[in-house]
Amino acid sequence: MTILTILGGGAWGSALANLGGKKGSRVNLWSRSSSVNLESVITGADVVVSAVSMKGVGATVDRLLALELSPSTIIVTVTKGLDPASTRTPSQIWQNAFPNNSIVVLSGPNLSEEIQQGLPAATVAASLDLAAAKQVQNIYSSDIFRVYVNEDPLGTELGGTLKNVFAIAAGVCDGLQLGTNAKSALLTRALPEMIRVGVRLGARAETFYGLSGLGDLLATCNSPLSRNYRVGFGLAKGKSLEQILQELQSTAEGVNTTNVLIDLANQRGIEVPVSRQVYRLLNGEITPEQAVLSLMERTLKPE
Ligand SMILES: NC(=O)C1=CN([C@@H]2O[C@H](COP(=O)(O)OP(=O)(O)OC[C@H]3O[C@@H](n4cnc5c(N)ncnc54)[C@H](O)[C@@H]3O)[C@@H](O)[C@H]2O)C=CC1
Ligand SMILES: O=C(CO)COP(=O)(O)O
Repeated sequence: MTILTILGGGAWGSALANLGGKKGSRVNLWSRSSSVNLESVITGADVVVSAVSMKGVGATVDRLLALELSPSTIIVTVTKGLDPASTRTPSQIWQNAFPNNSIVVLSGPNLSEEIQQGLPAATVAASLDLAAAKQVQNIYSSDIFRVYVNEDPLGTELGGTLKNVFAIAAGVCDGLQLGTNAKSALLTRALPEMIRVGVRLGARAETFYGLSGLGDLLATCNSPLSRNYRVGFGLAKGKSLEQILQELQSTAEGVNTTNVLIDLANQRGIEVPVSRQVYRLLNGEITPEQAVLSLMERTLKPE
């Protein structure tokens, strides 16, 4: 029997524990506030899933480094964020800390509340070690969760991470009631922006047309279940960012991701017009209405 240890008992960690149990794995769920001893659930684990938010990745990596993690244990990361200090992705951080372990990224259009209700969903397990990705595919595939594999972990991870920036923009769009034409234009222009960033960082363009890119963009930008969407919606309704985050009581990774993305774009000269307006809005430099106007009045160009 597969032993599956989930680190992080938040919304997604809990859903992944249930999905793993449904398929017959022996599941351990650990979180920093639980009484479960970390060493006891790491020892002998076939797969360790990191489901902590970006701000917890460094501390979780350090905790595991202090223990004896077998090199045969597959590490799965599901965090959708970027490290502010290094601009690295979670899978890059995990791989750097555990160079002898296979790292798998699990990412797709997976709103945890729908999954907890047993609604059908699909996702991607991506790794440079295809055998490890296939193992994760087998562990998680069920009649409500269909798992595909690919060999572009970075592209798979960046799709899930970058779409949060556009989910904030989509929430603004809906909060201002700008209509279906505007929303379609926003999502369509978001995709090449994600690809531009992803390719510059070493990902494959085609990955962004799949579940972890376009798929997650559509899910998150169209659902009030998305916390990032709710950030944008709240800003459009005149709430302050502080008030929105206080009301959410949960993780909206897009806020930190936008700041890190703009740092990256500035360092590398990547054109990110939509993300830049989200950045200015989040940092109180412009109003939602001014953000829309800035995008409409950009220099005219071919598509
Ligand atoms: N909820 C969802 O629908 C999905 C979430 N994700 C991603 O999964 C990650 C976690 O999201 P949620 O579970 O929804 O967030 P959450 O806010 O419900 O839970 C966050 C988790 O991170 C842990 N954490 C935070 N700081 C920590 C630290 N310093 N040390 C150890 N643990 C720490 C918390 O204890 C908690 O278990 C995020 O990166 C999110 O983007 C990915 C797919 C779906
Ligand atoms: O990543 C998600 C769905 O795939 C969850 O979106 P939020 O983090 O915006 O709630």
